[in-house]
Amino acid sequence: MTIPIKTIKLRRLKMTLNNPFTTSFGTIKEKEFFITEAIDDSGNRGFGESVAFLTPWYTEETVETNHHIMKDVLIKLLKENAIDHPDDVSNIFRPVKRNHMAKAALEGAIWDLYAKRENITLSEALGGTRKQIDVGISIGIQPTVEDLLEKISHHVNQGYKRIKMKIKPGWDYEVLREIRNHFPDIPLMADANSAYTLKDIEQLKKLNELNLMMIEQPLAHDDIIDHAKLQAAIKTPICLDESIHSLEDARKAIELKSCQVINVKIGRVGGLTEAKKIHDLSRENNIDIWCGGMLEAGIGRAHNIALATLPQFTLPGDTAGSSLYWKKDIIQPEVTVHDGVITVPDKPGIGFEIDDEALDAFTIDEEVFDI
Ligand SMILES: O=C(O)CCC(=O)c1ccccc1C(=O)O
Ligand SMILES: [Mg+2]
Repeated sequence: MTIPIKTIKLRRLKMTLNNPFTTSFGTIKEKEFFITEAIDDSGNRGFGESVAFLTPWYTEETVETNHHIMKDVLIKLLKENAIDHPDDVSNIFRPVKRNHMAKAALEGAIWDLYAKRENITLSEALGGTRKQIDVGISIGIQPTVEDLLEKISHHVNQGYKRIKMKIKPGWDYEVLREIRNHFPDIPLMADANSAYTLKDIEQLKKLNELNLMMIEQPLAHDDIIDHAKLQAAIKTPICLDESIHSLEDARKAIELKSCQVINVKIGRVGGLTEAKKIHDLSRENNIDIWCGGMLEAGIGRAHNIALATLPQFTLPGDTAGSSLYWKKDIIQPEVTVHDGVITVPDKPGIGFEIDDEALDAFTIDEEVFDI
């Protein structure tokens, strides 16, 4: 049966992070993003969240390109095509090249609406099985090693299941070795956000002795060839983030042995349907996967939780508790983590209520489209 979508709403929100987040590519203090809403003829509301940043540092997409592509391209396709199941959306969007975060933001609202209409959780709609998910935390580059040590010990005490720290040339081996000396047994990994090239191979080999769970995206954002060469030369498992935009990218990276682990981000791969396909391929090939994060507000966080209930999400993801990012989140209750575990909500759809008052307070622009 066709999902009778009547209206799509785009709200542009502006929220300030509790702490600026620094990676090898720059610092993020403030987030602007879109909350998408798909409303059916009975008034059921499905929600999605766009994850691009204001500058194209992580991938080429930005808040502005997300807006343009949703408003001028994708919403028109939703008007012209009937949707029986949320898996149809990625096919309807297929003629549009890339712009994965824009596609995922709209597809996500339709997945939530679908699950609510079926009276099932988004996790169930996706084929998820876990009732609880393990999570870790991603810590940005800090002003000093002491600051980093303090942060890590705080989060280890909170029970987070894995510590990821950002690295770049000049903030890598020595800092990681110091962390390892203080915390000999914690599950520890490093994310370089493409800060290295094969010329740095000797420096990257030094990490072998630190018993890291993995190194995330050491080389170029668009590379899988050099990553295969690097993986053959180092012991630390490579996890790809920026390089994987689709099922096809994942297939090629697995075939070339460019990585042993994949960080799956719904926005980067163009939505939940594509994320599920990467999950299934990873399962067939025994590739460990985990759900990445984009400093999301509550709606994006809720989508990540639902995805991470699928069985091949064998490693703790980056979906930390709301209060680490925001003074006030836009969902009720906010996402909380106890001993490194999130209990998956059992209400229909994303399973969290929308805090409409908070949503309004953070909204800086709103547009409504008839479908
Ligand atoms: O806490 C999170 O949401 C993930 C933080 C993170 O590592 C990250 C944040 C912004 C951009 C890219 C990345 C990344 O995973 O590379
Ligand atoms: Mg990353």
